[in-house]
Amino acid sequence: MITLKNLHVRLSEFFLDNISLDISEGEFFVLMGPTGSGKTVLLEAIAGLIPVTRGQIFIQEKEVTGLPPEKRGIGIVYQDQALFPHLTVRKNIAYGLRYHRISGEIAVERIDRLVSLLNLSHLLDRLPGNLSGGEKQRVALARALAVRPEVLLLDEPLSALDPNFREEVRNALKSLHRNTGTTFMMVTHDFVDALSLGDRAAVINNGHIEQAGPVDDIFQKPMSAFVANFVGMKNLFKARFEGTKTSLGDLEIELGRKPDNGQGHIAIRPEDILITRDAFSSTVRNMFKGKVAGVFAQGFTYEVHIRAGETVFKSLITQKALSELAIQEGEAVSISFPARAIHNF
Ligand SMILES: Nc1ncnc2c1ncn2[C@@H]1O[C@H](COP(=O)(O)OP(=O)(O)OP(=O)(O)O)[C@@H](O)[C@H]1O
Repeated sequence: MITLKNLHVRLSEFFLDNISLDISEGEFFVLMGPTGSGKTVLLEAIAGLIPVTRGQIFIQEKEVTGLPPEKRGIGIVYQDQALFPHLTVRKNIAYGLRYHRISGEIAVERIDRLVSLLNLSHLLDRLPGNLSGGEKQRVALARALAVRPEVLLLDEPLSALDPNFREEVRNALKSLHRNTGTTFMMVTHDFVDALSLGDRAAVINNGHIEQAGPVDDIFQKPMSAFVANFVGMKNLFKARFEGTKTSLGDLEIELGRKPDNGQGHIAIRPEDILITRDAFSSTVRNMFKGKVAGVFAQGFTYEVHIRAGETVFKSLITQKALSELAIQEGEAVSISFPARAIHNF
């Protein structure tokens, strides 16, 4: 549906480098990456708002690389809604239809369907100025979809919303995607958005794609240290593999499988590392004695650093677990993690 072949974009100092992607019809594709990595540039190159230096863009097997934005069959929604302030909600939604010469019954039917999908009927005669952030964003989605684009590009559509409205618009996106069959490509920083909405995703790093695949694979089977770190695997160590084992200093770690490569990295999510006061015997877990090196509050959870041998492990625990363990810096504890929580690449 969207095919990018060896796409290069140059913007003074910044390059998008050899981007190739295949996004299927009706897919919800998520684009992630650190700030400044090129997510918006890629979206705008697909939309035709930024020229490409090399490579090709296809939409529905038709090459659109040289076409102006309005001829590409693409809608785009940004984080800041940008509704027309002097037009009612109804007129905002209908805005693009006149340009596409769609009027009469067809126009009314289309608008009614979107209004009902997005639950906007009570807002139709209001002006954007007195709508909530979530309502404005739902109107922006209806406006973008009224012209029936083949592809809807979304640039962080939830990031400017306060948490109450995020859920509302996230649900609206889910229902729109399910009910319209439109292909969605969304930039987001938020892992909850990616995991709850995305079918597949790509992680972009400094203008190139580090990994693309099913969203669960990106989070569970990162293929590089960059992606592991990006998706929050805070325990990331260089490793040399010997059979099914690897060593971190004087700690011997059992992976439960034999890696294909002789050396690489291991990564463990902090939530997979269990802290206990005392060691217990377990045949299925790696268990090490260590000392608490620091306790850091992170909203409702705590990151606890434990030094075992020469290695500092990071574990994420709830406030309840922390108060039950009653641990403080310098105290002796044990940590453990199952072989299946260790990712190697
Ligand atoms: N018109 C432009 N001219 C020159 N450089 C630009 C232009 N637009 C963007 N850039 C640069 O391209 C790089 C990528 O920007 P982009 O907005 O795509 O990042 P992003 O991944 O979307 O980041 P964020 O998550 O912060 O929105 C940045 O270094 C930015 O400064």
